[in-house]
Amino acid sequence: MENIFITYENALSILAAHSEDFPVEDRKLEDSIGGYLAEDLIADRDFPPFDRVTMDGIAISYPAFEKGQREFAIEDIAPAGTPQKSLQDTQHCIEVMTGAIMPENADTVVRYEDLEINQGKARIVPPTLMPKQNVHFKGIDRDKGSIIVPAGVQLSSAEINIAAAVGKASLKVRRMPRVVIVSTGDELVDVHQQPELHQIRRSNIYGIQSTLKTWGVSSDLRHLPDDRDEMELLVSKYLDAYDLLIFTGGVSKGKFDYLPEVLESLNIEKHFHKIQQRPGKPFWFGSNKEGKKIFALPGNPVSSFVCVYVYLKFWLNTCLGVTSKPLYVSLKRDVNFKPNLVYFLEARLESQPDGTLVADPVSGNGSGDFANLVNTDGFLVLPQNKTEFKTGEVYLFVPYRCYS
Ligand SMILES: Nc1nc2c(c(=O)[nH]1)N[C@H]1C(S)=C(S)[C@@H](COP(=O)(O)OP(=O)(O)OC[C@H]3O[C@@H](n4cnc5c(N)ncnc54)[C@H](O)[C@@H]3O)O[C@H]1N2
Ligand code: MOO
Ligand SMILES: [Mg+2]
Repeated sequence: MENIFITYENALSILAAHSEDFPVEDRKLEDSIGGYLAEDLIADRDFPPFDRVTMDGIAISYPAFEKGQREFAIEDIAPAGTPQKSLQDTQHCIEVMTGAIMPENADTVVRYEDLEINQGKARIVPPTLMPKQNVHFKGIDRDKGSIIVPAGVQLSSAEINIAAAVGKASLKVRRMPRVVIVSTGDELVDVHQQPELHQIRRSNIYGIQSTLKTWGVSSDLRHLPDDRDEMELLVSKYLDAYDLLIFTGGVSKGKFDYLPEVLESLNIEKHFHKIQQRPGKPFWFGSNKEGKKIFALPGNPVSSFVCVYVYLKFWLNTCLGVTSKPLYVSLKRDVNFKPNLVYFLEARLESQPDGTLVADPVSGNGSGDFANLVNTDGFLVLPQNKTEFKTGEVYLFVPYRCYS
């Protein structure tokens, strides 16, 4: 049957059913930030690999201090980067530098600030010391052989540090799909052009491209006119060159909204068209036998924005085996929404003194009002089959901005 509107939950399960494993490739460590790890990062040594001195000063044997000794003859010096020294006489000390291996027979480090050094002897000033102070003990953070970063994680600088520490000059990461983002519509001109009164600049695709970039996905930009034959010709070329095709516009009821029929004429199977939601209702999703995926998003800027954050992100996460951490917030004011649709409501986050995060709805002027996105931090997901949403009730929030 044509034009069955499916639910939000159904749309997600259809997308999950059409997820795929992205191939694995090697990437230089320096170029890996933002990539999705396809191997475990395993500690090749203990973390830290030896008892590491954490303050510049002297290393002593604590029992000597405990028995009342305060003055220690300096036997030797242990700079960082030299093999382990050994304290020959436990009544003596060795000068040690931060990053050096703790000398054998010593267990406690006293910093220079707590010493008076004269003629080869170090006098400890404070009356008490913590036994084993200022030592970062071998293996205390992680054991050799343990998984420090599991496969599937998106690499941030924290994971890059670990990779370098365990000697990975290159990393196995997921190769993201080759993506093209295509605007459609004869009213659109490019960013550098001066639009006539009846024209607008094709802004959507830049917003989508930049969003994907933050998710580690690069993409090319293209444009289709509202001409059925031309569309068919160009889309068939995109199908050869790309794995994931994202379109904006041309999927609704207009006389020139050719995209769904063009896609189907190119043997792309429609998995759904239209979701019981606002905005973003006319979203069309399909794939072909070669596994190419097509996200044909509604042209209204807020609609395409919502569909990218809600559905495209979900599909990518499913392909990558990533479970996103849901963010729940409470509603700052009452909202009424009569249509029996999921309502993605733009909202601004506010942190309350009691520690809760509240979302203040800023509805704007519908799905064409993308200026409103500038004043908001994300979307509330207000469920279907409910019309009154009360202050203090808690709902899922899809952020498109880091809240700070
Ligand atoms: N008779 C009906 N008309 C419409 C319906 C409907 O159910 N029945 N649905 C409305 C809804 S909801 C949406 S959303 C839009 C979606 O329409 P299309 O996907 O066909 O998109 P277009 O008609 O091509 O464009 C819509 C709107 O967005 C502007 N646009 C398009 N691309 C861009 C771009 N790259 N950058 C900026 N702005 C863009 C375009 O100029 C239009 O103003 O259909 C409703 N109509
Ligand atoms: O789905 Mo449309 O996005 O409501 O304007
Ligand atoms: Mg249209």
